[in-house]
Amino acid sequence: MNSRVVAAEDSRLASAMLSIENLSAWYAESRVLHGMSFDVREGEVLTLIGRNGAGKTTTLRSIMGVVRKRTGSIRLGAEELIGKRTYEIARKGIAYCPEERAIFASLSVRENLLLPPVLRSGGMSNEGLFKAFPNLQARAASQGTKLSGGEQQMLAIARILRTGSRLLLLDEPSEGLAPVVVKEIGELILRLKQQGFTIVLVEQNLRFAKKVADRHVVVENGKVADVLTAADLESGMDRVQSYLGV
Ligand SMILES: Nc1ncnc2c1ncn2[C@@H]1O[C@H](COP(=O)(O)OP(=O)(O)OP(=O)(O)O)[C@@H](O)[C@H]1O
Repeated sequence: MNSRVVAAEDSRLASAMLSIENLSAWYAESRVLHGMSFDVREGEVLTLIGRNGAGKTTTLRSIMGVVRKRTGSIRLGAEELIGKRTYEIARKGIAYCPEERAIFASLSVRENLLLPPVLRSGGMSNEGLFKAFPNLQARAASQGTKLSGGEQQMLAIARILRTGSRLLLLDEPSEGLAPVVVKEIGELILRLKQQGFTIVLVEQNLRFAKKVADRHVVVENGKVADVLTAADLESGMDRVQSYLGV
């Protein structure tokens, strides 16, 4: 390798917060990821886009150790996460917000917020959270199920900010929400980025993805088919839409 290539590779690794190499994952005997490789840079918003069933959710679940049967490498900084359990991975500062949002129906907004343990220093205080999410403060005593879809999504994101995690994995935060609420979620994601969070999000809504993300990883049949910067996406919508079959 010439020195320029080595330098480029070094700088790629230096800036990578999370490095995924040759990741494969299985549900029982069914192999769903087939050697995924990509990295996530500190402070960026990165989307995983692709058709239904491509393996986007499984990628987040594999990073988090929710899918246990996985091979390859997932490194957070220098530390290997393959083989670690979900609670160990959470303690390293990665938080996961699943697509179904997992709001506890019988608990109030305040109780839902207090549920996850504080795992590291630097998480938002309860007061800080209510300040950042005034809508949730207004609904603090409401039951989880009485919230609108948008409020539930806000609550699901707010809840993980208490933990002190700096890397947030968000599964389709815009799904099923009205355009005005999708806009609010987008603004929230950009605020979190400004605050220094690193965010990986699964997203089907390309318009939304385009507004919030620095880079896009296209997932196809459990592999990375392409990686596009925000500028590539701007100029190459046709290319991306052909991946998505839209
Ligand atoms: N718990 C499970 N057990 C077995 N197979 C699963 C399970 N969850 C997902 N799969 C399969 O794994 C493949 C990848 O699913 P995954 O949810 O990761 O896709 P996705 O890209 O997130 O798509 P979608 O947007 O439709 O959720 C699909 O073929 C799906 O049917």
